[in-house]
Amino acid sequence: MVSPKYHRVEFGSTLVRALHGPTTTDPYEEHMTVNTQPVADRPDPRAFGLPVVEQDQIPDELRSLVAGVRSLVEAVADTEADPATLAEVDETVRALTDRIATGPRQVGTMVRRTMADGTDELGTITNIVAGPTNPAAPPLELERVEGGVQGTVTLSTTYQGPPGLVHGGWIAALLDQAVGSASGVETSPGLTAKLEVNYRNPTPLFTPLEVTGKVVRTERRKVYVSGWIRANGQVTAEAEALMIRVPMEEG
Ligand SMILES: CCCCCCCC(=O)SCCNC(=O)CCNC(=O)[C@H](O)C(C)(C)COP(=O)(O)OP(=O)(O)OC[C@H]1O[C@@H](n2cnc3c(N)ncnc32)[C@H](O)[C@@H]1OP(=O)(O)O
Repeated sequence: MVSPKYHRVEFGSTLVRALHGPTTTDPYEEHMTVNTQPVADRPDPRAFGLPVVEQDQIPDELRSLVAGVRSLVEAVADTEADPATLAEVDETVRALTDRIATGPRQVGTMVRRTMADGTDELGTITNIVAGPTNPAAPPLELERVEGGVQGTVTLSTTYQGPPGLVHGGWIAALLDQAVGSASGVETSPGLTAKLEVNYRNPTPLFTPLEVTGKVVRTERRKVYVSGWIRANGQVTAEAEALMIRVPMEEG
């Protein structure tokens, strides 16, 4: 049986081990361009104590509730209702919270999502950008395109920074997700070591944003990835990222 050894990855080691199982090919080959590694070749995170939820195991009722709560958050952020109504709604929301609070899921619970082209991707189920059970996630759903991933998302005022514009930190978050996902599906999963964002033009709210990440080149464990966001056909932000695939050796 393969007994993976991991070196110098102490942060979130259990999660990291689950995400980056032993490889059946050499992922560190010099001068390689892209080394696609099917998720099926990676160990099941369950072997490391992390639950994996298949995307179709998420009840429709939970998906609907997540969307409803997202709408509630938007309504709360923008409400100008009178104090009596606010107090009434507050009480109702607290009662509902008590009713559904079954305790936090295990930290690191993963969800396996299948992209339109059949590519499987593992991510945390509450990922702040893409997590399907996280009402605070837009969510950004990425699909495989040549060399990486792409998706479209529209953000409301709860992502506002300057008037009418997306907060710069959230722009970086969208790009981080795109470059991380691109690196993961094109090579093997890793962590962001460096993310440089250029804010070229204002990124508008209430406008479909096309978010793209594409692998440029790889060098041993280093994966250089470009990302960009387009609104109305215009690039609003660009990123250059360095992803580091988690080191691993079989022993
Ligand atoms: C579907 C899921 C999508 C998820 C998308 C979201 C992605 C994220 O948000 S990840 C979270 C944010 N990032 C983090 O928390 C990472 C924190 N940093 C770390 O854990 C470590 O620094 C880590 C893992 C990146 C690298 O550490 P380690 O594995 O020890 O790498 P190390 O052996 O030092 O370096 C490997 C190579 O990378 C280079 N390198 C490492 N860090 C950097 C850096 N910041 N800048 C430039 N080069 C670097 C090294 O020089 C070395 O290069 P070479 O192979 O040429 O010698």
